[in-house]
Amino acid sequence: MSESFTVGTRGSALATTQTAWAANQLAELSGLRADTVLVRTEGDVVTGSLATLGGTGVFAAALRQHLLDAGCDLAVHSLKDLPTVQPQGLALAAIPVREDVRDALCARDGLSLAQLPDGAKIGTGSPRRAAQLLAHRKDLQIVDIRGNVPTRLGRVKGVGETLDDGSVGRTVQGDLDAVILAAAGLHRLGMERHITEYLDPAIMLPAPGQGALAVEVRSTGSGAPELDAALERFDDTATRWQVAAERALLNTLEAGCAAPIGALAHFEGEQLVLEAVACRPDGTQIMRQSHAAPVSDEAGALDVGRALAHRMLENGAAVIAGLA
Ligand SMILES: NCc1[nH]cc(CCC(=O)O)c1CC(=O)O
Repeated sequence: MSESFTVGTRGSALATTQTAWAANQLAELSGLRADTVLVRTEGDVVTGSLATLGGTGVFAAALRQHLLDAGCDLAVHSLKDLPTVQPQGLALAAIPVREDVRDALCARDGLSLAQLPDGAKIGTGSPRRAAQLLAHRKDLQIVDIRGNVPTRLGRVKGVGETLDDGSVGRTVQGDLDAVILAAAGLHRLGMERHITEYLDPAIMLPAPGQGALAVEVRSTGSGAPELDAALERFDDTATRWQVAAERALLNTLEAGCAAPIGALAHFEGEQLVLEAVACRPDGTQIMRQSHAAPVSDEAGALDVGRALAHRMLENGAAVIAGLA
């Protein structure tokens, strides 16, 4: 590699959009040309429920193999889809500034969560989102849905009909009152007009790593000093430490990205504050706790995540969340 580098991406609209963004940023920072390489992954093909997939990196595995095989120089992932154990031979070279971390309600007729009628049908394939919604409003009817962001959005009454930009590929007759999606994905896709409420993390804690991207490289480096330097500048330390705490919590709980676990870290001065929730999937039991400590390196952030996880385990989090 000399004048250019290649970036592997999954084929979904969200993946190609966020990969193009990261590739352009890295091209600008390095002065090199970026080319993207499309890689078909298992997660794009499987159509079963997310809850039954096990959630151990189905989205990332093929892309990672392609990177290991030197089919590309870099791979861009949604961090929340990556298993918490880093595979041999690969490193997360850059975690850029995080997008909006919140989950978003996309409801018919501009409705907010409080305005949804009794028994409204809400689509989500995420046990974490389902449990926290039910804990807040037990009357809601959760419908297990899957598919990429535009497909899920198209299930909302009155929305599918308006997605005429080709992203759904066909006109959809909406059958749900609302769906819950990550605000970050909707923002990146330019679909924020469908958000009717940003869910307060006090009600809905996001998935560990939500809203963050990870640029992965072979552990031997990218092969170009300009690109290695660009990756270092693209990395955001605050984001890296926040997601380190969230993912250490998930790892210590021995849970995956499909577990009913939410976590969100933020800085208050030097203090890294981590909030986490472990839910019974039906929302009838919710354990929500927080832990804060001053943090000045990544090891300190990992400690915050582990400490909170250990306390939650002592209090029965594994049983509540069905991890035991
Ligand atoms: N599991 C799919 C996935 N992976 C990342 C995002 C959104 C973007 C992000 O959280 O960074 C989504 C869609 C969603 O949850 O709505």
